[in-house]
Amino acid sequence: MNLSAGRSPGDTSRAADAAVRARGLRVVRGARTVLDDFDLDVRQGTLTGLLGPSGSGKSTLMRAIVGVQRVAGGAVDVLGRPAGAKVLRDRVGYVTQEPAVYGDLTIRQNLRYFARVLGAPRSDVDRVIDQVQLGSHADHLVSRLSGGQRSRVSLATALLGTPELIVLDEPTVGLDPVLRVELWGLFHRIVEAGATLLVSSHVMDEAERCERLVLLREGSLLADDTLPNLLERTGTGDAEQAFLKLIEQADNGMRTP
Ligand SMILES: Nc1ncnc2c1ncn2[C@@H]1O[C@H](COP(=O)(O)OP(=O)(O)OP(=O)(O)O)[C@@H](O)[C@H]1O
Repeated sequence: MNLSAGRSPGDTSRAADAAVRARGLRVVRGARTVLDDFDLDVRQGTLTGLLGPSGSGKSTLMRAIVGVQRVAGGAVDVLGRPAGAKVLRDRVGYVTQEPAVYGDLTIRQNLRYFARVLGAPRSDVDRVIDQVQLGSHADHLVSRLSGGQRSRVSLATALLGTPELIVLDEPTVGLDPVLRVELWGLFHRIVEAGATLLVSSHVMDEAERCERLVLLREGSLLADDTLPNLLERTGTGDAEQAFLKLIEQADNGMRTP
């Protein structure tokens, strides 16, 4: 896997200041080009929402950022290093859409196991359990937990080792509104503690919880801005309307000779 193909020697922008920096990224999955000539910058210390409809390429982009996606061209740097570099292993946390914890182990057993795999200190286990507010359930089997609690266990695994960048793929999908609000509160606390968080969602009303929004549509970057700026630019009142307006503007732009 070569994530650094196509890097221009004359490219002197400050990669080290960015949590994520993609240039000319191209990803082909099956017969489909999912991302093509895609650029992205995510500043360190921000809570960035990656929003877009189902199939727009959010998971693919996240996979490229954490270094598990074969790329056909371009470069992705994470914390100043090529995505997937060995030195990033304990500096980047990633939670996929599918729950990645064992149902037949307790929360504490799961986290001890993942701490060992990741080489994180054993003392991290209690810290991350407290961080996701599951202390009173630490010795419960994961299979007996609610969906929201299970999501928090997955999130806890990504917090082991105190990663600087945490990438969460649709962490709130299927959760009720109360749990969603709770999780977003937790995300903000993680960022306040110094991490950079990239969170994907296809629920537009989650946009207002993000400091910065990256809007994707069919593998293209539609916008990378704050919600207030997007509302002002599009003359709309909410993220969904702004997104629709941006699509309209992009389509009109494409039709203009
Ligand atoms: N393993 C695969 N093989 C071939 N094509 C794939 C594969 N995984 C995803 N795709 C295609 O890549 C495109 C982008 O998928 P991706 O999962 O990145 O989108 P997404 O925005 O994360 O969607 P969702 O919100 O539904 O998770 C889709 O057209 C999808 O069909």
